Amino acid sequence: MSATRYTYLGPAGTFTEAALRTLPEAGTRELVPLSSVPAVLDAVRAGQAAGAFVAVENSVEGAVTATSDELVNGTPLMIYREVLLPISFALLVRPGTSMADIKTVTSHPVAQAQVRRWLAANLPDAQWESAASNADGARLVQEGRYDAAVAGVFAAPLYKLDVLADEIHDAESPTTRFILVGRPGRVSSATGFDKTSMVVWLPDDHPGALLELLQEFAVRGINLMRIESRPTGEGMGNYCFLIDCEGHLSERRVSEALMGLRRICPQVRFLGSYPRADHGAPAPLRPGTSEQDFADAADWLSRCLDGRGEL
Ligand SMILES: O=C(O)C(=O)C[C@]1(C(=O)O)C=C[C@@H](O)C=C1
Repeated sequence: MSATRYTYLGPAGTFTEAALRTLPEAGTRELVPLSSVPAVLDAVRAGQAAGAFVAVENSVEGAVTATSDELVNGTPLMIYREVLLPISFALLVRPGTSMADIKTVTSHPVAQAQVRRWLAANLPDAQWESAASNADGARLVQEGRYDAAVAGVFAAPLYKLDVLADEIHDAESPTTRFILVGRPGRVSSATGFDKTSMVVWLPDDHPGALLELLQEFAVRGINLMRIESRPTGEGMGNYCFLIDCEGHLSERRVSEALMGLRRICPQVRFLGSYPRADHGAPAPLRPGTSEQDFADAADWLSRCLDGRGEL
């Protein structure tokens, strides 16, 4: 395994790459572009890379479901870091193309959702086609497969394209959240401003099942930051929940909430505690959080993981 290799959704010029390059260690890593989210994560599962960097949610379109499904299924992975990147889309074309020439537009589906109104107003007759990523769309325009790509301006010089229109996104300031994922290992140290992620499978279908699950957080005063349901694939109406809450595993209230969930849920997958990206300076640790708490929680977690990465 290469301890210095990070994989990401490529090719060169994706927003994922732009976000990855904001990590302090990016300059000393071998950054390897791959063609899909499963491929990016499988490289880590197979030990071919130390980290995989993928988009997880967008402020306009919501969850990047390819990533959600990878976190829920398959060999467990752990999140070590997150990055928030403001997204700005441009319309890229081969030199000489005008708006009137554009019959086909391509982009990643998450990008299309963020420029839908602009496309309807400015290119109402153009047909949209899905690309594996926005940079891949730019590459396909360079090859002549499509007339225009929706991508970041930084992709234009890489694929010898011109920027025909800039800042074409519909919402004021779309943002995408990215995560650095690795194989389960030592939990990132607490900074005092952290987030904990997990997947929980709902207890038996009965009135109040979801409420019981949420109470494990509420009674301990833990703020939830995100809850997303995904079908388990095992019959209609069967869902699991991807949950992000405030706090770090080393805080007793967080580790107790996880233990509480483990008591009532058939399956709990711990996805990591890591520093929140929506904040500059780390706040002091919450009162009552000590090195001993951290050691206790880490010890409990490693016993529960039991080599399987599941609680
Ligand atoms: O295609 C890209 O440029 C990507 O990095 C992928 C991705 C995504 O998967 O959400 C990243 C950010 C944008 O919001 C749109 C697409």
